[in-house]
Amino acid sequence: MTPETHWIVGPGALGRLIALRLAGRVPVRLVGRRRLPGHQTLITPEGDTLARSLDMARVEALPAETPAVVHLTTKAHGAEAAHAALATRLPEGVPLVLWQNGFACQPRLTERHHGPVLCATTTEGAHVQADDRVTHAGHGHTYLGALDGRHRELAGALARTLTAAGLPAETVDDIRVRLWRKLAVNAAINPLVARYTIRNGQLRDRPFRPMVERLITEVAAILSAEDVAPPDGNGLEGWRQLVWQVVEATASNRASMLQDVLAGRLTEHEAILAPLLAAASRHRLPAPCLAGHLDELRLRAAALAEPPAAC
Ligand SMILES: NC(=O)C1=CN([C@@H]2O[C@H](COP(=O)(O)OP(=O)(O)OC[C@H]3O[C@@H](n4cnc5c(N)ncnc54)[C@H](OP(=O)(O)O)[C@@H]3O)[C@@H](O)[C@H]2O)C=CC1
Ligand SMILES: CC(C)(CO)C(=O)C(=O)O
Repeated sequence: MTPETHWIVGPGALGRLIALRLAGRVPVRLVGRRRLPGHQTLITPEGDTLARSLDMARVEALPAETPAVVHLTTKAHGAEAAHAALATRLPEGVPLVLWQNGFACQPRLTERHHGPVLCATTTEGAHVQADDRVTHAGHGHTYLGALDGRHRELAGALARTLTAAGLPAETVDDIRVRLWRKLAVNAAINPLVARYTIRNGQLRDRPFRPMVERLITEVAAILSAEDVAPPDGNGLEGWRQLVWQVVEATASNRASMLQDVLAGRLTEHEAILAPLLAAASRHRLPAPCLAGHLDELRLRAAALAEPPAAC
């Protein structure tokens, strides 16, 4: 039993990337809801192979060990259930790091968790190849901070650990703004590419370009009412600049929501679109395009949840 162990709960693409990068520098335990091979391999963006044996555990059979920190790396829609399954087993005060996209579980778990909560937003890219193999598709950068502005020392120590492990990270005082900015970009890109089964770069062309512009207009008005500014420029123009920069930089990507649709998985629409629509409703702002996408993705999610018809 070691007090420094990082538990990584949610052994998918991002979870295994973090686990494999951290392993060897700090003790790591990968926690999932099903059994995975302990011997795991990471293919790096440079094409190298990093193989490690990891300590594993299942959520329902956790070891008698107090982790130094718990990284929650499930999809956004799985985060609260995963946290609930762990919470009674964790002593008070264990730090929690939320790696989810969107802005849904972060405020709720910050309130609910009995210990410090940090949020992370990252541009690292990873995808699962097999139960024992994950690809680190592209290097990125991670921002860490607490929604309530506390726990700076903890965030600093964690950022140093991640950076030393090859995942460059820094602490920020405005993680809420950073999460909303990523959400804004995801809201303008992901529902469209998922609906039309296109790569990000195709959004630059007709008929998609005006659709993106309409989404950016809705998002910009909502975020201005929420006092969330784009990183450069002002208001609508700043948001347009940000979204089109990301489209350009990720032109050949299949966005995460499209990958989820193609794989028949639930998308993160509730974490990305629902917070925007809740804010639109608070500020009495129209958001018909965002609402249309959310309705459509909810219908798809409901169909996925239905048991297959008996034949
Ligand atoms: N992948 C990436 O490059 C990036 C991802 N993100 C964000 O990180 C989050 C995770 O994404 P990603 O890794 O791609 O997703 P994955 O679907 O690859 O991984 C999610 C993992 O969580 C596990 N899980 C689900 N519920 C539980 C539970 N109750 N207890 C334990 N484990 C559970 C799943 O296990 P099972 O196999 O049993 O379903 C799966 O292994 C998302 O919010 C995503 O938006 C952000 C930036 C980059
Ligand atoms: C920025 C974008 C849209 C890049 O593909 C992304 O974060 C995603 O795929 O979810």
